[in-house]
Amino acid sequence: MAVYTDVAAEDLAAFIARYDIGRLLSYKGIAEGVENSNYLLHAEAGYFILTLYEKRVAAVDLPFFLGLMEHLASRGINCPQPVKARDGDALGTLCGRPAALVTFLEGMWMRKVDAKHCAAVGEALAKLHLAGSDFKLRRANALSVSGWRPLFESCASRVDDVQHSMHEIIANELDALEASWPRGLPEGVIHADLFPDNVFFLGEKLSGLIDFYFACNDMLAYDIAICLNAWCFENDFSYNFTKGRALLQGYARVRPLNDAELDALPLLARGAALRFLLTRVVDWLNVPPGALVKPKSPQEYFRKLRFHQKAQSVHDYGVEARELA
Ligand SMILES: Nc1ncnc2c1ncn2[C@@H]1O[C@H](COP(=O)(O)OP(=O)(O)OP(=O)(O)O)[C@@H](O)[C@H]1O
Ligand SMILES: N[C@@H](CCO)C(=O)O
Repeated sequence: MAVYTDVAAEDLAAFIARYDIGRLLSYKGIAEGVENSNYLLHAEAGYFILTLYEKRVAAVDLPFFLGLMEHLASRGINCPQPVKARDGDALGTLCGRPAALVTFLEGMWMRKVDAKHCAAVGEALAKLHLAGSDFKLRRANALSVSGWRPLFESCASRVDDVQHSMHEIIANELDALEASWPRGLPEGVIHADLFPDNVFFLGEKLSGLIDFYFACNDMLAYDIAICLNAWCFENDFSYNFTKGRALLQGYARVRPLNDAELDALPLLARGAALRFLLTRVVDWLNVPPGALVKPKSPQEYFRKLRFHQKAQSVHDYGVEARELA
């Protein structure tokens, strides 16, 4: 999260007067993250997270996100819960933005990831996929293959300012992925942004998942590809086979993969790398003046994309297909 919208204390006090959480005692902006404005609130009833939805979150999608968090919790997934105002509404408006309060989740995200964390994430992702299978609302993935070209076109003239030759490599990759993007794989609700900063641990135990604001319906294996990108590379951008194997095996212990999913994994990983490369390039080139946000590195995802372009099969991710089926 980040802070794009400054909230004055009197506006916030008026906003929370609609809820049964007592008076506001204190609040502060959370500098982490890049998508929405987030505040940690201390009210008489305890701690809460206030989110003001910014640029990439459409108000029309909020019932999907908030409903999903409730649905997943009812199926045993530990995630923040929307707090309802006295009129029963979980969604309000603050400083002209859609806004919601969610419960505070105990735990810390792992700054230093090891293979045990990766195994736990793989397992949690598979459980999330199973728990989401009977969620009734639907939301298409706006950041899947058909969304990438418009993103690229919005920044194409300046892409080479980020890194030399990036324009040509992204253009070629886009052509290749549009022509060969997998179809017909098992689909369901995916998290679509399950990065280390969205997974909390208490000690060594995974304690909960946050940030469902990219969740949507898409191929389940695409979510695995996102996690491989986010969890299994080192700071020097080299792929860590031990972590990759742990994550994939952790997932498959809960939900085994079918042959088509296994075959598609390298392509899905390329797509996932391109998706985050593109949003990071756009964000890098368009930091709003005065915003409390640190844009994330596009180069990181450029390097990851180059790795996946060389991969031929799951073997190149440190595991054999038979171990995941
Ligand atoms: N329900 C919660 N309970 C406790 N802490 C939270 C909660 N929601 C958010 N946070 C804190 O705020 C930080 C940023 O939240 P989040 O990742 O949702 O923001 P974002 O802007 O959507 O970020 P991202 O860049 O991951 O998309 C988290 O790393 C965590 O420290
Ligand atoms: N998790 C994303 C930011 C939120 O979309 C990234 O690391 O680029």
